[in-house]
Parts: sequence; C-alpha cells; structure tokens
Amino acid sequence: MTGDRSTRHVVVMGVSGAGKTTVAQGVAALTGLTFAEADEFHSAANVARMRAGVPLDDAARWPWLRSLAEWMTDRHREGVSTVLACSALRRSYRDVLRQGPPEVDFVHLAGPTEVIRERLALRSGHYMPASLLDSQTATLEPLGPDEQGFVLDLRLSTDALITAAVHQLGLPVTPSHT
Ligand SMILES: Nc1ncnc2c1ncn2[C@@H]1O[C@H](COP(=O)(O)OP(=O)(O)O)[C@@H](O)[C@H]1O
Ligand SMILES: O=C(O)[C@H](O)[C@@H](O)[C@H](O)[C@H](O)COP(=O)(O)O
Repeated sequence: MTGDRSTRHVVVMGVSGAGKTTVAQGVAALTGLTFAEADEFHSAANVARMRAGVPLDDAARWPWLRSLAEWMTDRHREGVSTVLACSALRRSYRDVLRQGPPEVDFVHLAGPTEVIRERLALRSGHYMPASLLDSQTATLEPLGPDEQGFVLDLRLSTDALITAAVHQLGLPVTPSHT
C-alpha cells in the first residue's frame, strides 16, 4: 500500500446482476463516498448493442473504461473519495481503471451463476438482457493475488455485503450513521 490514503477510490465489480449497484450505493450511503454508475458512462451505441443482446468487445469497452478512470482522477484532484459500480470484468480493464487515481480498491461480488440469473430475471427497467450473463461470466477474470481488493459472496444479504465491504476497506462510517 502506498501514497496518501485520505482520498479513496473503490470499484464494486462483477458480472451483470451480481449486485454492484446495490452494494456501491449502500457503501456510499454509509460512508459519504461519491457514487457513480458505470452503466451511465456507456455511449448510446454501446447501450443499443447490449440492449440488442450483443456483448461488448474490447474496442467498445476501452473508451468507456478511460472515461471512468478520468472521472475518478477528476474527483481525486478535488479530494473527493468515490465508489463506482463497474463490471471491470478483465484484468486489462482494471488496469485502465488503475491508470486513473493513485490507488483503486476492487470489491468483487462473486457467486453462482444460477443465483445471478434468477436476480436478473426479477430485475426490471434495465437495458441489460439476462441472455448476456453467459458472455459476462466467460469474460470475467477474478482478481489476481497482486491486485488490491477482495471477494465477497454475493449470496449474503445486501446489508451484510455493505457492512463487510465498509469494514474490509477500513472506511470510516459518517457520523449520521453511527
Ligand atoms: N445481496 C442481494 N441479495 C438479493 N438480491 C440482491 C442482492 N443484491 C442485489 N440484489 C438484486 O439483484 C438485482 C441485481 O442487482 P444490481 O445491484 O442491479 O446488480 P448489478 O449492478 O451488478 O447489475 C436487483 O434487482 C437487486 O435488487
Ligand atoms: O462491459 C460490459 O459488458 C458492460 O459494462 C457490462 O459489464 C455491464 O454490466 C452492463 O453495463 C450492464 O449493467 P449491469 O452490470 O448494471 O447489469
């Protein structure tokens, strides 16, 4: 661990439906970190492509990942800590995110595909079709031992996941939540 840890940058990662948005928003609510949803950084072309059930490829993901790294860098310069919900499926994608602020912690929500499939079947109002889960799972590269971060079991309750993430990240809980 290096550098000034007073400004923190957390990425909650995993395949579509793993619970990234739910957990990242919960961490933000508990700690005051500024939340962002990586889905909202996709180009209209990327969204149309996923909506049509066609997985993104690397070429479609690089500009998106660079814009996310830039967002974290900008917040870092302002002294603002962040928590991002972002699939960050491959190590090379995480490398792009790590090119942003000096340090990024990854929280990987991992668990059985069947549990995730059931959740996606119940989720409404999202462009991402459940049919893309298999390609997301095939693309996923777990965190390597040299990557800063940890894995949580997505089968836990949302409250347990949020508490575990905050605790393992060593983030202070903001006074209104103590
Ligand atoms: N720990 C959990 N237990 C049960 N359901 C969950 C949990 N986390 C998320 N969900 C539900 O699963 C669905 C997918 O969660 P979401 O946060 O949108 O995932 P992602 O951002 O990774 O695609 C949502 O309907 C959400 O309410
Ligand atoms: O790299 C990708 O293929 C996409 O970014 C994808 O991983 C992301 O998950 C979608 O934007 C769906 O959004 P949810 O993950 O919120 O379902």
